[in-house]
Amino acid sequence: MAGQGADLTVERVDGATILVVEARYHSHINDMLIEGALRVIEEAGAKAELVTVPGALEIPPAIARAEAAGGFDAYVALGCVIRGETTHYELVSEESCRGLMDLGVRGRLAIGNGILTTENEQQAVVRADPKDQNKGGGAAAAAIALLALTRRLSGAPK
Ligand SMILES: Nc1c(NC[C@H](O)[C@H](O)[C@H](O)CO)[nH]c(=O)[nH]c1=O
Ligand SMILES: CC(=O)[C@@H](O)COP(=O)(O)O
Repeated sequence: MAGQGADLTVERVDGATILVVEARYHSHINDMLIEGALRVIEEAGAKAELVTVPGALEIPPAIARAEAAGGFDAYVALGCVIRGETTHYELVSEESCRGLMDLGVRGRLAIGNGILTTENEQQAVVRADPKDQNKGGGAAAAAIALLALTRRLSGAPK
């Protein structure tokens, strides 16, 4: 179904630097997720940096390491997990999500989760396409919303 998804109206977060961590596992899907995310980050007045990891399981550890190395204002996780024949799908989708939630709640990082978990490639394309569900843009908008909230709560000028 087209037109579903997050509201992509974002507050401006001028001067922010946002790390986009993308897993190359399904590279053509990820190219679309990246396109959508970078556009939203630019529209919010922020700068993006991009790093690539092999698969969705490496995204939370990569964010943890980036934070330990000095940190970014917010993070966007982009990847795609497509169901195969074994239980691997459940492990990769649940553990990558759990890792991000851990970093977001316990680590208090502003993270947008754009890791697709789908039954097949067709579902992934519809969700990744910036002209369709644009989940990459949605994940960037979520990270920016959390960053804007952080700034507001800490009394920082907008
Ligand atoms: N099957 C998918 C994976 N699997 C790879 C893991 O994420 C990981 O890279 C590997 O287990 C080595 O630690 N990753 C995806 O992003 N998407 C998949 O569909
Ligand atoms: C994440 C996956 O499900 C996948 O690519 C692995 O497929 P399989 O379960 O057939 O090994």
